Parts: sequence; C-alpha cells; structure tokens
Amino acid sequence: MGPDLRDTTGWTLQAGWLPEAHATAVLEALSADIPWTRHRLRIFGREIDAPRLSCWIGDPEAMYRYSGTRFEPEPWPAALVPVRDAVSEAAGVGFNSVLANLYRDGQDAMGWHSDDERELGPEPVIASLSLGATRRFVLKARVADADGQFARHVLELPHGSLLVMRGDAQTRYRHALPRTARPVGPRVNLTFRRILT
Ligand SMILES: O=C(O)CCC(=O)C(=O)O
Ligand SMILES: [Fe+2]
Repeated sequence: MGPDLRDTTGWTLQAGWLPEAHATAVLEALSADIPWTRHRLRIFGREIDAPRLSCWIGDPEAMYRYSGTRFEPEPWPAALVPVRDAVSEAAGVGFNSVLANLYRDGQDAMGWHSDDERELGPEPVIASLSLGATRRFVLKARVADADGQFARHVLELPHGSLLVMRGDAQTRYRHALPRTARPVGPRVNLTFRRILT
C-alpha cells in the first residue's frame, strides 16, 4: 500500500501509482490524442518562458479568465476520461480540468510558480500524474526559516507516479521543473485541477 493521497497536507508522492504497462498505454494514447500547442499566453498566470507544449483540457464550464478574456478548455480526449476519474477518486476531489504539459527533452522545463490562481480557490488540491521520462521536481519555500534558509525539497517524478499537493503547498512553496543536461526522453505531465465555477 502506498501513502493515502487524500488526507495529508503539503504533498504526497506515490511512485508506481499507475502500473508500468498501463502508464505506457496512457502515455501513447495521449501523445497522439492531445492537440499539443505552444502556449504563447500566460495561462494560469504562468510565465511561458521555456519551450514546452501544453494543452488545457476541461469541462465546458471550467473557464479560466485572464485580463478580462475567457479561455475555454479543450474537451476531454476519450483516453483521459478514466484517468481523470481514477485520479479524482485517489485524491478525493472531483477534478474538472487538467493542464497537460509535454516536455520533449531535457531542454523543456517549467519555471518557478505556485498554482494559486483565483479560479482554484484557497488551498487548492492539485494532482499531478507523470508519464514517460523521470524528471526532477523542486519545491522551494517562499519564506526563510529561522536560520535564514529557504527550505528546498527535490522529488524525482517517475513514470506512473502521482503527486498530490494540497493545504498550504501553494502558499508556502513555489515549484519548478528545471532543465537538465542529462539525455532524457519525452515526458507528459497532467496537473488536474478543480476550477470553481
Ligand atoms: O511538470 C510538472 O511536473 C509540473 C507542472 C506544473 O507545475 C504545472 O503545470 O503547474
Ligand atoms: Fe504547478
């Protein structure tokens, strides 16, 4: 039994949440079925400062507003529906949208941010499923501790792992997926979110 993903604050990582063969089948289906685009917008408040392909998917009413414009999600690809339902069950939250990211190689990355958009409400639950190449995910405290140090936590996110962040994870920490010089294959990451409608 892995950790209980529903009742912790901070974050919980379960390696092998999806068995290897199942994770590989989902990765292959999604690589083909998702209309990957290079986001030029600041979506979810994110600075799009690194190459990376993304797609925002969700229920029609799970809209995201930015600078007075409403952005509508892409519909759920069939292969993603059972995955969304299983992730919702594991995290104990009915997710209505997902930001999908495709990191083609080690040069694709995501900069420091928190998933703290107003649409997500206070203390959102974010469930992040990783498929493909293992990449390093880093959390860094926003505020220094008593020794003047900014606490840092480095997690490796392997194929089929599920990371759930909840509680004060977004207010206390920023997170990032750094570039790497190591030769790494493609990785798909699905960050499930519940947009308040
Ligand atoms: O790729 C990852 O593991 C992190 C993605 C992320 O933080 C996000 O999409 O908000
Ligand atoms: Fe994030």
